[in-house]
Amino acid sequence: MSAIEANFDGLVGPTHNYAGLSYGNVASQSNATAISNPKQAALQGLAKMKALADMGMIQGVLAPQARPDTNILRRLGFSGTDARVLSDAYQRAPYLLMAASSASSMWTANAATVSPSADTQDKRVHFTPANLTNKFHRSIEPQVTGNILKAVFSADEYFMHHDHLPENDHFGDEGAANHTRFCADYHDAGVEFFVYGKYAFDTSKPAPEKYPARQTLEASMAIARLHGLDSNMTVYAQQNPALIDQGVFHNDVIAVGNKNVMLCHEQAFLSNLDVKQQLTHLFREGDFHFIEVATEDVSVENAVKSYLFNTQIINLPTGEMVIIAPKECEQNIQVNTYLNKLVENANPITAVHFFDVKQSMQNGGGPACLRLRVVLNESELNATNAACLINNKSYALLCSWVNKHYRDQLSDKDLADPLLLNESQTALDELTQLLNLGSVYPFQN
Ligand SMILES: NCCC[C@H](NC(=O)CCC(=O)O)C(=O)O
Repeated sequence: MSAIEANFDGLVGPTHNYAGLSYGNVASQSNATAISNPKQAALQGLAKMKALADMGMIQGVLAPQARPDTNILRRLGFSGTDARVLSDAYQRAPYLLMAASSASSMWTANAATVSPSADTQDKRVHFTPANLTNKFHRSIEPQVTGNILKAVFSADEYFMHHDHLPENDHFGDEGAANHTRFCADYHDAGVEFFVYGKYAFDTSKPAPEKYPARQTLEASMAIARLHGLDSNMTVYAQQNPALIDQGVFHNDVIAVGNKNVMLCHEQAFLSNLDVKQQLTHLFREGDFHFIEVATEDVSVENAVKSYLFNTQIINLPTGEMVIIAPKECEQNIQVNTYLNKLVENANPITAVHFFDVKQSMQNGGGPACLRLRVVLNESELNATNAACLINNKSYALLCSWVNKHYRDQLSDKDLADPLLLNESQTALDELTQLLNLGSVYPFQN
């Protein structure tokens, strides 16, 4: 049965803001005091989704989390009415209110790790929500992420949902941002490639010194076990710890893959050579393209600034392989020069399309962060919640929903406004109807 790769993008939530919450993520830290525009952010995301749907791709949308999360603030000792909880938190621990208000679930590359049915023992598509333990504001996502994924992929016959891994740094898991699947064709059994930042149980191994490694080898291995992957078709690689210390907080900031193509920086892994050998070995002779970008062509700093590797490499229905890149890549002279050369060279990539996702970029999330890849065969696609797929109609509905409910400006003090909480809950309640999700948020119970 043929299969396609669908992209499920995160819809930016109504509280999108810049709070500098992600230590080790350069953009997040440098925009900590900027004023955000949630409406523009959501519309930018939707425009990218629509453009991919118009290219003939299967494009889905995942609902955001409900924020501010007053339940987590209550667990941390704030009490009284919701309005009181918000104002007390703002007065006494503004950093907690900011964490409880983040719209970070927009980056669905961190929502889960997904293994297609062609790779798993029981021939179902497996999902494990990422526990995101390394950042407090993200560690409060996995439960609702699981609810949403179950509401989109509900048929037990085709889909298997696991609980997120134990909530501990030893099993720090950031989902698909550190996971890539290579294959000849999407319906073929593929090679699942897991990238980790450190060993949790063996501290004698190399690890970053300045910034945290957000993914452990032990977490990646647990997911491979849960998903029933073939160990001969599973490859683990350590990220270059020196690059984590330069702001490469996930593998998808320094490497991107699709089908038989890996595009990565020459410093991406602890041993690029080892990764190249392992991957090429699993493909027919000459069939794998391991494209390394030299430091003299693109510095690590420019890669992090432009998000060259946080691009999506996709296969259009015509068979053409193209890159979806943020506008920042076009504006960066070194990177734009490299991309022009890349599409001329002998490799499967033929074109680059640039998109404006600046609202997300300013928090360190590029096109690839915004999407979760789900390979689906025809039966699995038919069993997927159709209301969550983007077409002319759903796009128009979602745009008017955003225009109706979202603010066009948000700063930290606005997060304490009880009206924002009401607006957000009203909007999300309506969204669950538009997307046919049922009740997925705690406030709906
Ligand atoms: N895959 C991209 C993830 C970006 C995300 N940024 C943030 O959460 C920044 C939020 C803030 O600083 O307001 C992160 O670092 O996990």
